[in-house]
Amino acid sequence: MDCLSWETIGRVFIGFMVILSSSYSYAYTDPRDVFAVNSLYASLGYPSLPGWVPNGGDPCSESWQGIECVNANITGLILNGANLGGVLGDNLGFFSSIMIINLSNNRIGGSIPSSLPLTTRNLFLSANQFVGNIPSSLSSLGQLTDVSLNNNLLTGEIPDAFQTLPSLINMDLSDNNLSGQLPPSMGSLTAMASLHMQNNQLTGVLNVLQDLPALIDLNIENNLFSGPIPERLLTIPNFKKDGNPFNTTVMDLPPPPAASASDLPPPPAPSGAPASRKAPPAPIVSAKGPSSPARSGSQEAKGFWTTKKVVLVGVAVLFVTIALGLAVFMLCCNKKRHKSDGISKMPGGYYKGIKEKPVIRENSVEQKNVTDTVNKEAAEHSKNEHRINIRTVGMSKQKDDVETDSERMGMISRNKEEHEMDILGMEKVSVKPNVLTEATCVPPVAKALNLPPSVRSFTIASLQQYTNSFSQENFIGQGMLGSVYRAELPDGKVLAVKKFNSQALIHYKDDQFFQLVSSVYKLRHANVVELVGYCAEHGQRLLISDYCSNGTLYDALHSDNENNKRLSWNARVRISLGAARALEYLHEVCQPPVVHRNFKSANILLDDEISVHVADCGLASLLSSDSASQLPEQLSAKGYNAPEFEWGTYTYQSDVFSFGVVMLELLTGRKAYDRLQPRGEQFLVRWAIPQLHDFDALSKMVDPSLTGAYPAKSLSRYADIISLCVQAEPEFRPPMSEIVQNLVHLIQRESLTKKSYED
Ligand SMILES: Nc1ncnc2c1ncn2[C@@H]1O[C@H](COP(=O)(O)OP(=O)(O)OP(=O)(O)O)[C@@H](O)[C@H]1O
Repeated sequence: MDCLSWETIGRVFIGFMVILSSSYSYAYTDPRDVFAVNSLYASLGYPSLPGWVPNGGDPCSESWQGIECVNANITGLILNGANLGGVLGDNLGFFSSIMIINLSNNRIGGSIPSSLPLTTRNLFLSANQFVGNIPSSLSSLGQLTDVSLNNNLLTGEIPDAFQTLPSLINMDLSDNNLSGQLPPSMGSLTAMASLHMQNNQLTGVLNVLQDLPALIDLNIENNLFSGPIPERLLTIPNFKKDGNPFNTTVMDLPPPPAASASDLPPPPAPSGAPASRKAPPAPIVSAKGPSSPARSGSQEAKGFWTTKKVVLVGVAVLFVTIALGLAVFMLCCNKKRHKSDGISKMPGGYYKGIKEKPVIRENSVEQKNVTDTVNKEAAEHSKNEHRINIRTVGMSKQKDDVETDSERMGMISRNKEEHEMDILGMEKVSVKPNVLTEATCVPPVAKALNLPPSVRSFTIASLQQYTNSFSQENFIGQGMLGSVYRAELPDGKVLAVKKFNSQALIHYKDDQFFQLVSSVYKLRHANVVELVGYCAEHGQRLLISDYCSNGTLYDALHSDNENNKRLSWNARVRISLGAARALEYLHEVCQPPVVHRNFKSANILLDDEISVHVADCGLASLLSSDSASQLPEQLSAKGYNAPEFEWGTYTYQSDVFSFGVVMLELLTGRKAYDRLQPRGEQFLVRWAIPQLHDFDALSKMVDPSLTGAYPAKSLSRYADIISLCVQAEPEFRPPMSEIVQNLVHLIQRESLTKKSYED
């Protein structure tokens, strides 16, 4: 038995003795927790914390500052920004039930202990003075969803500890001195949505990240990663990669038409400079060598200048691209005005060649990232602390310095692009709107960002005309992100225009907005609302979609008009199937998969034939807690959220839960949350679940407006599907493809053709 084991046994023994002795004190708080918190207090050097005592005590009944309890167990330790020093000590592992540890923004030093509580879900240790390695014992925290270790002094390699962390959604390791390659087990982080590793010394390639299905926010800036960049990573909506010596790109621009590297003077090479899009041919190119970007020969000096040339050529390519794009755009607009067919052809190979995104500019402002989003409506005791913690990301001086450099680079191109947008915007205002219905003339910035050629760019002027100046008569509804208007084009086509409110996209720069447009535009399915185009002009952002003439399922079920009566049992089952197919497409067909995050009856639109079109697909990243707060109930997702949402977790299975709630709405005709109902019945799912398996109770739950016109077997099978979807444990909920199959079988098996159940 090695000495580590003896040490462990010793600690367990001491803990056991302490637990035994404290069990005689009749304290309410679990003795293991008292022991752990006493030990921590000693390790931190007995700082002044209201309520805390050095020995014993009863943290749960005495309300120690920063201690959260459920009954007799400590579930949270929230002491961020409390000016704590000292170290964490070795007894954190004695906490029996703790879920949230938030000690960010302190001065705690020493190493991160290897003994961490196995029940931890949120571990926030950012902005401290931790040294040494990230402990590999992280692997034992099987319930971990969020971890932030950024802004510390951590060194060594990231441990290969992620195989056993399937629930990990957000991880921030930025602003440390981590080195080495990414460990293979990172490839198992299937729930990972946001990963920040910027400002470290990490090396190697990014291949382990390429198959993470949920990843929508990746920052690896200012490391030593080398190329090629896996193609899949380039589709991540928020991918920041500047300041790495990527020596190869997967997708290249056509060779620059002018200016060879040797003709140009060596440019300054700021740290964090944007990654070059294509290196000019070098005499000897190492295809794989991670630390030899475009290096020729063995002469260091020559390699140095060559690197500078690569950067310079990259910048030159960017400007040439913008200039060419501008020229093409002008040509395009000119043709549009003068040719009767109104459609001008883009020079064939030019845009086709641009597959890689151009330089993504640094955004030093904290983004509306998924971490904010997934923590929406998190348990009240952790909500604010969590957000505060996330807002500390990247606040170190060092990072600011780096960003200032790259920002300077970025601002040059940004100002130029904005200027162009302004000019183009002014010019486009004068274009007659009916031309826009026939032709697409995408601004160069959007084009360079690889927007599909068929996506339409609308001007504010044209949209004003189509919506009668966004008049009240054309106003359809208000959502969390903005207002929706009906727009009628000169050819009679009707579209829906979503005008984002100023806060919804406040952190989105143009390129990020275009990236969003591009990813939403690619969602094409019979049951998904199709994006037609966008407008990004004069600081306004709008999305233009197909119009669904029959309102929302929410209105059909819950408004007082006649629609409710129109929804027969058959129609309800068909609507369920259409909505299920939409989610099946998003979850299981789209690559990368798309989580809806806001699935509810108000986002299920119906057309003339009562076919389903699910709205707001691909907009999950915009749903911040800020924009979602203080909304009337019918606008928020209250009543639809899965239990895990309380802990800041949101996955595909959470969409499945929300889908089950919508099915319940269809079955009962009740709202997902209705404060006018008696207590105990306000949350539909809580009220309904216990009754789903009792046929008598089930029959009483059915929407009275159906007046009994439903087949009993169909009802009971429908209830069985609901039961599967609304299970508390996310992993027990079936995938959407299984639900689709179940609904198809239900329709096939039951005599749905019976006249009495038809609409
Ligand atoms: N494509 C569309 N066709 C017809 N009506 C639409 C369309 N898109 C939205 N609407 C209407 O506009 C309203 C507002 O839509 P919006 O998506 O902004 O908010 P919401 O779905 O009600 O709430 P949330 O912001 O939570 O998604 C909807 O309730 C719906 O009535």
